[in-house]
Amino acid sequence: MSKEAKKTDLKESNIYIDWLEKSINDEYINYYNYLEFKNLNPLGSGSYGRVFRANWKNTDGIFALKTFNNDKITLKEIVNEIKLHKESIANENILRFYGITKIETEKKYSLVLEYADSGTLNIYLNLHFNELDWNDKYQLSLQLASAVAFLHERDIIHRDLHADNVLIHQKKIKLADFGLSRKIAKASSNASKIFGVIPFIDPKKLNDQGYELNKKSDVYSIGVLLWQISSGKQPFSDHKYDNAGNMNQTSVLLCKKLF
Ligand SMILES: Nc1ncnc2c1ncn2[C@@H]1O[C@H](COP(=O)(O)OP(=O)(O)OP(=O)(O)O)[C@@H](O)[C@H]1O
Repeated sequence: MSKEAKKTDLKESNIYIDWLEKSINDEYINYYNYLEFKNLNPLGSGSYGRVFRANWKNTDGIFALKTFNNDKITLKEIVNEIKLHKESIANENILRFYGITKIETEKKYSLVLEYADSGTLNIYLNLHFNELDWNDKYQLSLQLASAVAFLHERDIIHRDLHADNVLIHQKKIKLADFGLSRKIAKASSNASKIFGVIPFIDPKKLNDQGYELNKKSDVYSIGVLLWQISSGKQPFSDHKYDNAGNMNQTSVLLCKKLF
């Protein structure tokens, strides 16, 4: 990256940081003092950064802290996501956004989010599929469909529905990461993660890069998720698209097209 491009990037990042700081000062976003979080335990990591489970002060209250990098693309999506969270009224099947915290010494922010005790839908189905009866599967499906319907009624398109963006808490669906654009996936360095998302993407997008993902694309992704919930299997698991070691030519072309 040229010196000039770096300068522009920094300038744009600062605009988003200023927005975050102003929103905290204006109390549009709740601010949590980082030093008040105790017992931090890593839960996983994604393209944003790392996710930790933490207690608030010395209480039983548990939150998920999602750290994020201060680069322009991530900050833009974070600001977008916060605005969407603030716009849409709380829904019990959408992961709650509580506010923001900052590690002062590193000038690094984290989202303070609802903690989902069973992790992602992928993990949950891997561990508990055999315990689920048809009513449990129906409830999960209904909750997932109503969470997305709730977003669509507010003209919010998720665009990134897959089994790692759906979390489970107390056997209930908690939809996460809504409003993220493809740019976040673009930023991901984890090839197997990107491949794992392909089965959930509207096939029209796979055939036409210029195709804009829309509400129907979300409905397609829900269809695949419902198939996964009812069967307990990974969608299209007999296709070699998600294993970097076994990529076939079609997969490589597909990914080049998409990302
Ligand atoms: N609110 C939460 N409660 C419990 N666990 C969580 C929560 N958020 C994330 N996790 C865990 O942390 C992992 C990483 O989450 P993160 O959202 O950063 O990445 P991702 O969605 O898997 O990937 P990407 O951001 O690249 O789409 C998840 O796979 C999940 O296991």
